[in-house]
Amino acid sequence: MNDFFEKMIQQQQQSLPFVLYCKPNSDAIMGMFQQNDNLYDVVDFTEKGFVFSSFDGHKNYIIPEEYSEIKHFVFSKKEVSENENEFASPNEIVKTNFERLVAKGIVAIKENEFQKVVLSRKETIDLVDFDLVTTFENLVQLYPATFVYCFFHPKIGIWMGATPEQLLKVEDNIFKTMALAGTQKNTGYELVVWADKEKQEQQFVTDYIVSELNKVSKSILVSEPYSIKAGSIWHIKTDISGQLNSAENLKEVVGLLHPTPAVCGLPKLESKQFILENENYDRTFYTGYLGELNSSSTSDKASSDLFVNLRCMEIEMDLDLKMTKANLFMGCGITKDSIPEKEWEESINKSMTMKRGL
Ligand SMILES: C=C(O[C@H]1C=CC=C(C(=O)O)[C@@H]1O)C(=O)O
Repeated sequence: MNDFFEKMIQQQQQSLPFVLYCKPNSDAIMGMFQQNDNLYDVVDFTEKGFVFSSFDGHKNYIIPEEYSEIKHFVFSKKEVSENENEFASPNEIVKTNFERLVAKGIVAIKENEFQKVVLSRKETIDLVDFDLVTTFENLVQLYPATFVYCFFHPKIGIWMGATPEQLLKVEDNIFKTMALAGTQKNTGYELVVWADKEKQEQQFVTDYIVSELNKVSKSILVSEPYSIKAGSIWHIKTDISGQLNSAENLKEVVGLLHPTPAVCGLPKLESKQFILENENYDRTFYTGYLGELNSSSTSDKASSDLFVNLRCMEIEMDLDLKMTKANLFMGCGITKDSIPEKEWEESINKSMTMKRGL
């Protein structure tokens, strides 16, 4: 094993926080190794480091640059064998419960409580011969177009994932973001046809992001929606970029965007309330955001590069510190035209992103 991964294991054995990450289409893995075990809060978004924030917005932590050793490692592409372990399928009760939740969401939409809501579930699987480094490397190799990460803090736990969704990238006052929603399974054809339900689900996200960013931007450019592959599923994506009125209002800009209707719903407050009252579990960091905040580790200029925490899992340790379980998180955008059983299938397809890497 190389020094870089040795350092990661050492850090975890000493209960010291770290994060490893690889940006989309990059061949470099960045590592930040915190030198103490403090849990630092993000207060005003002028901090520098790697943020890890929860869906509900109450937990905003950072691995600060100033207390971390920063290393990077350039890797080469290699074939990885996808996991062939059959994980036990979720039972009928889990399926029925999720479909009931979706049906309840559809009723609320039809009663005009909101227009869209993203409903999710957590699936716990047993891990056999789990190895953190191998799983991280698998995710990096399998999903080169995503943001792949492995985060550890002794006061939070271990999280890892491969997310296709950028929340916000800002350098000076130039920003880039995306509206990503709508899902279908990859069947091997490059010509992807979208139904109105998915087009509308994604258009809600574009419209919301553009209207929020209009409040703080001088100019905004919006691409046509197009299909994009993330692992074995397709999404609809719109690129959104422009110039902010001022570069200093990062806290405000993130606050306007998070959580977008790609992970929460529309309107934001009503759909969020429905999620908190009905999902029956705490999302914690799933559908939160993570990434570089005012970082100067990859260029001379400080820039922020934040992603939405999707296609992710939390690794649980037993009393002997053996990693024995993984909690996988999957959500689906619900509109008036959703069909509960199809949303269930979609959640199964999304869970494969993590299962393949294990
Ligand atoms: C909420 C998730 O995905 C979002 C991003 C892309 C497509 C989505 C969808 O089709 O529902 C979701 O909005 C998830 O993967 O857990």
